[in-house]
Amino acid sequence: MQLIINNKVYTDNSNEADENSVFVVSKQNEKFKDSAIANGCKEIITANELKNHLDMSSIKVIGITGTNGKTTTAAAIYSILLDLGYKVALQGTRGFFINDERVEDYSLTTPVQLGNFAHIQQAINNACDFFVMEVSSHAIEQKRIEGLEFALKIHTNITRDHLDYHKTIDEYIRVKNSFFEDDSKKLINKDDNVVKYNSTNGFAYSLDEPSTYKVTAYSFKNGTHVMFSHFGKMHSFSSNMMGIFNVYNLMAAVAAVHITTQKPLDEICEALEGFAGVSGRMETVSINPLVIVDFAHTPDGMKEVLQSFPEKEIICVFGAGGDRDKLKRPLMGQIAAMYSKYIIVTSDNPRFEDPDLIIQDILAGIKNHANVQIEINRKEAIKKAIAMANENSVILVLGKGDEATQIIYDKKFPFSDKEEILKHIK
Ligand SMILES: CC(=O)N[C@H]1[C@@H](OP(=O)(O)OP(=O)(O)OC[C@H]2O[C@@H](n3ccc(=O)[nH]c3=O)[C@H](O)[C@@H]2O)O[C@H](CO)[C@@H](O)[C@@H]1O[C@H](C)C(=O)N[C@@H](C)C(=O)N[C@H](CCC(=O)O)C(=O)O
Ligand SMILES: Nc1ncnc2c1ncn2[C@@H]1O[C@H](COP(=O)(O)OP(=O)(O)OP(=O)(O)O)[C@@H](O)[C@H]1O
Ligand SMILES: N[C@H](CCC[C@H](N)C(=O)O)C(=O)O
Ligand SMILES: [Mg+2]
Repeated sequence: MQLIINNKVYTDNSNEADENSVFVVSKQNEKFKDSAIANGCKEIITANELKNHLDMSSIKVIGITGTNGKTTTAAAIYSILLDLGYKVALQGTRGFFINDERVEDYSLTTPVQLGNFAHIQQAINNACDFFVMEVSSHAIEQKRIEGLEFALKIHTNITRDHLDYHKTIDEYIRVKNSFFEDDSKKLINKDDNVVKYNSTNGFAYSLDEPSTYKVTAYSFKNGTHVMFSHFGKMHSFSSNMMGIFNVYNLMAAVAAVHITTQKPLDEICEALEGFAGVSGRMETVSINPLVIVDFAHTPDGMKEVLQSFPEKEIICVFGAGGDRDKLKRPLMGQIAAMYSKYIIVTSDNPRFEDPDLIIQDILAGIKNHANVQIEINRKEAIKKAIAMANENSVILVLGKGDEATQIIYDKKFPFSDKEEILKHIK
């Protein structure tokens, strides 16, 4: 990866390093430092020193981490700030955006360090006031965010994900909590009892525990309506987004904008009304039959979505990604069986794993297979779900959200849950 600052080339790859470039030594590439020197590189800085080479004083960086809710909360913050008239950049799972323009398609939820600095530089060049970014657990562990000063760090929740990479849940939690160790301003979900954080400059939001931004009531009649108190004063906001988990995401977004702009809360709540949600996150693709696409691909994410339709007969279509955490698969099966009337287990992104074996891992968590179908072809699985729906059904197609491909081995085949659904809606 290369970055040009004041006509000087900065690289994190020894193969690109030479007498004219600066080699930025990170946790990821320190083993290649000698080969950079062997290639003639004379100027070597540490990843943490990079911040002294790019003036970032004109932009406020807001970082969001957590197992689920990062993309949704980041998008809500981005939408509110834009509505309030600020210039904003958004970086995350769905790509890189500047002031409502998609500048780059999906790459990594959190790019490597030089990638983050390149995007921040681009945002500064576009006079952005804010840089809103998702911070993945991989990024924290690999120190991709080294050198970034955060105006606010936000915690959504910590449950489980990426255990294929972090190996144990304790390590995963340790990595996530390490993001909140310093004195930066931070906004913590007080209802999450796993998170540990440095309380200096700490703010909190919650539905149950006492907190700075405390939801006092909410209703889902004709949309979502939320009342919350802030130092005893009552405020409210509404949204067309569904689910209690989105009450958390939206409360976090309102609180984050308040902390970083000091704008009146009622003005921020009004701006939130313009947020239409994130494609592939609780997205209603068809009303009759009711078909919803969602990105839930962890046990907790699935539970939150499945719990949102108590009065419907759920037909749940889902699989699990290959080359990802295997232990979550039976837990996903167990949770789907707890809430669904019918289940169709199918493929997600198998990558280099055998899709049949992934499905077996999921089935291992389901005791009663009476209402369970196996359909390895995701297109067929969606078609079958639509054919079996009635007016009391809700079809939940989970795990891929707005992904535009299905990854088989290392090939990306065009595939969209939404397009497959619309093919079969009369
Ligand atoms: C599993 C994983 O995270 N791998 C990351 C890791 O790969 P790696 O350790 O093999 O890296 P590498 O190719 O050896 O390079 C390491 C460093 O050495 C340097 N290098 C390398 C070779 C050399 O000869 N000289 C040299 O200097 C490279 O420039 C780089 O700086 O380091 C690379 C560079 O820093 C990352 O690009 C790569 O992310 C890969 C592409 C990836 O797919 N990561 C996924 C799993 C990921 O990060 N996902 C998260 C969460 C997704 C989500 O839940 O939404 C994300 O943030 O997207
Ligand atoms: N606050 C939340 N708590 C639990 N589940 C949530 C929450 N917000 C969203 N979800 C569920 O998790 C899924 C992923 O949401 P989102 O894409 O916002 O999370 P993310 O943290 O960006 O995920 P990833 O790390 O995979 O990019 C949603 O589709 C929904 O099912
Ligand atoms: N972008 C994330 C989530 C992918 C979710 C699911 N579609 C899968 O393939 O596991 C990742 O690469 O882990
Ligand atoms: Mg995301």
